[in-house]
Amino acid sequence: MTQPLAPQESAVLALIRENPFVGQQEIATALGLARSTVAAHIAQLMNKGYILGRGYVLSSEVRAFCIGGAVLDRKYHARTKIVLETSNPVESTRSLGGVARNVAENLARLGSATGFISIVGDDDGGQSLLKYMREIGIDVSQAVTTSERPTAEYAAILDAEGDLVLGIADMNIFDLFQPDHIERAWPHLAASNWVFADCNLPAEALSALIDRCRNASCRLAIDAVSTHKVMRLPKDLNGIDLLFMNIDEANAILGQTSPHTSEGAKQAALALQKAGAGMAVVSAGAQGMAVAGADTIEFINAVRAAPVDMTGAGDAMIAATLHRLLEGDEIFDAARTGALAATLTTECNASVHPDLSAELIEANRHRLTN
Ligand SMILES: Nc1ncnc2c1ncn2[C@@H]1O[C@H](COP(=O)(O)OP(=O)(O)O)[C@@H](O)[C@H]1O
Ligand SMILES: O=c1[nH]cc([C@@H]2O[C@H](COP(=O)(O)O)[C@@H](O)[C@H]2O)c(=O)[nH]1
Repeated sequence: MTQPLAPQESAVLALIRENPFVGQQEIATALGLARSTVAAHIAQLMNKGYILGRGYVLSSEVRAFCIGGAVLDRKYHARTKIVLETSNPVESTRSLGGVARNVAENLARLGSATGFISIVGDDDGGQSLLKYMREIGIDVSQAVTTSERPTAEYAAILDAEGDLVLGIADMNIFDLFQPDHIERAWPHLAASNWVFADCNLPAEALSALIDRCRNASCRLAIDAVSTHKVMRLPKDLNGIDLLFMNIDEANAILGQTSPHTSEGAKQAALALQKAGAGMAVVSAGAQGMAVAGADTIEFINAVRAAPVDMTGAGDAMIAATLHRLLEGDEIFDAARTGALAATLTTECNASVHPDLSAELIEANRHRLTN
């Protein structure tokens, strides 16, 4: 959804690029325009994401801005078959999570310049989460801290194969994320190439973001997060350039019962496009995912894995897909790399592979079969 520049806007932008400190009157004189006209063009350039704020500071280097969940994850890994309604021995681990946070960390590890916006509590967990993100080079300058609620928590009970048996989420803090927060961060979001949001955001914030991105040069990708949270998306999916969800989430929002097969995933992806999404990726666990591009649809097989923990596989798939799109791949090749990143993530205990890098992907590329 690129918003092209009018010729006068391009001329104003060229002068600002030459000299970021150029004044409005100087631009007006150079181009033979009224100062008020220049002011209007500058406002448009800000809206479209070409320049940031007052002082005409040019866009930062951030190419992907992730916005949504920042969560403290706890995982309880059962070593034997889980028996309900009694005590089960587990091994527990703590890590950082949240779909948007996981995607941001994966993007940064792959080498994309990344920004991250969320809301965290004014507590140790929230502070150390932001510190960690900062230390791996992510721009967290727009993140919000509140003393009203604690940082979000997610607990996952995994069976002996690493599959999720039960997840519980205290994410009430995200209700505080309002369209105002989007407005405040908007120049930063608009200046990036891709904005990625997850449905941890409240419905009003998601709608505000979708409306804003519809008329901006950045592209918008969204992940559903869960069958419950996907219902926060508007009925009209226009304005979403790339939508990620699994078959259950697609069935929930579409009111359909597509089967858990490659054909079911394809049906669902096409239906999401019919509802307005530009492109749609519908994943089907160990089978792979249907990728509906602008003109064609493909089913991309999952990459065979020796999984130990499935947490974060979908988030790695999204991040690697976006990373490759930023590098210029078309959607199908990008999604193939996404499938490989997902597999690598299932093979480690962490929600984000601690050694993920573009080199690790290349070293494993031979594992791709389609
Ligand atoms: N057991 C598995 N083996 C290999 N790849 C997997 C496996 N499970 C998931 N994946 C990969 O992760 C992607 C997302 O997984 P999925 O379980 O559908 O998403 P979510 O976790 O969002 O429900 C899949 O399309 C696939 O590429
Ligand atoms: O309502 C939510 N549940 C779970 C998550 C996050 O999703 C990640 C795991 O995702 P999955 O199991 O789908 O790969 C975890 O890091 C968890 O914090 C989230 O953001 N929102």
